[in-house]
Amino acid sequence: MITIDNLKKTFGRFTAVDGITFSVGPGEVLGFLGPNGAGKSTTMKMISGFIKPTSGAVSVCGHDVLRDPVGAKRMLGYLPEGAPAYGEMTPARFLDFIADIRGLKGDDKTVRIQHVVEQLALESVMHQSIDTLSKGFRRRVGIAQAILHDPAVLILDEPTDGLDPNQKHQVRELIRSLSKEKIVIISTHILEEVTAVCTRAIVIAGGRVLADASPDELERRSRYHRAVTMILPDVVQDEAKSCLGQLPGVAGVEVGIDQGARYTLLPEANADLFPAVNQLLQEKGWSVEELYVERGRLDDVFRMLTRGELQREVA
Ligand SMILES: Nc1ncnc2c1ncn2[C@@H]1O[C@H](COP(=O)(O)OP(=O)(O)OP(=O)(O)O)[C@@H](O)[C@H]1O
Repeated sequence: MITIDNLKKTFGRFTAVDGITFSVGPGEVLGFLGPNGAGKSTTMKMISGFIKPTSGAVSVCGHDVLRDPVGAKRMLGYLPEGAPAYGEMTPARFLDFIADIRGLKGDDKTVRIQHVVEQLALESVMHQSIDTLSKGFRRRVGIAQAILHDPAVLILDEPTDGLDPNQKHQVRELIRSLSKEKIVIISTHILEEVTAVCTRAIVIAGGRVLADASPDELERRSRYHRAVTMILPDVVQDEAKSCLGQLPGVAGVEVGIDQGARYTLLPEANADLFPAVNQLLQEKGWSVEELYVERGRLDDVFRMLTRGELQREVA
């Protein structure tokens, strides 16, 4: 369990983290979301013992980060933003060095290094200096060092930053597989990553928690939750807009350009628009290219939360 209690960090007069409180348990993948400068990296640095909080407390699996820093660090693996490493070293030398620091020895050390090299597909670059590696490989070396000692807690600051789509997919799979018995905290700007790997999301801005919920719950707060979207290729736009807008329960119609026109019907609270839309489409005999009910849009919720348009959940 990680427990964070009223954590604050100021730099001079500037408050980067302003009283954050939450706890995370095994099996949870917590996604930190927030605009640039929200305080995500600063919070992660305090959890991992990289910088000291101005006030507040962090406990990692029962070890207080300030009073028992070695005990806390033993429990966690940390991938800092940008994954700094010793650039002149090769991944082989770097992982050997990290294994020594982590106290791995003998067969155990050899097996763990081999395991992470396979997991992160690093074989082809093991003897090339880290400075000369592509951004994606440097990131993967950073992830490898974070998981080398098989820690109970993983703190990964933007783990998929700089990776190509295949590598992003692989790293998300890896996080999902690791997360079964571990606590994982990741920060990300990529909203699809939250739905892909996180069981829970904390939205922060200005150093404060604005929302703490599962990705599903956040999507439900979007005005697009249960919206009905369709593409009508051959219908006169004014007619479609007018007919769709008059259906019961429709709060608004958004029109976008697609292969024809894409119409999104926003529902009034709790309205189920689908049956009425279906009936209208049949009566009119309009051809339909796509038709679906939306789950909600995380980007919409993120914008509304960070602009203060949705009520904050945490005071
Ligand atoms: N050492 C420091 N000295 C002064 N200000 C700092 C320091 N570290 C961070 N900050 C400031 O604290 C704020 C929060 O920074 P932080 O890196 O935690 O944000 P972030 O949410 O991780 O942003 P990003 O998404 O851009 O990485 C920013 O305004 C940043 O400039």
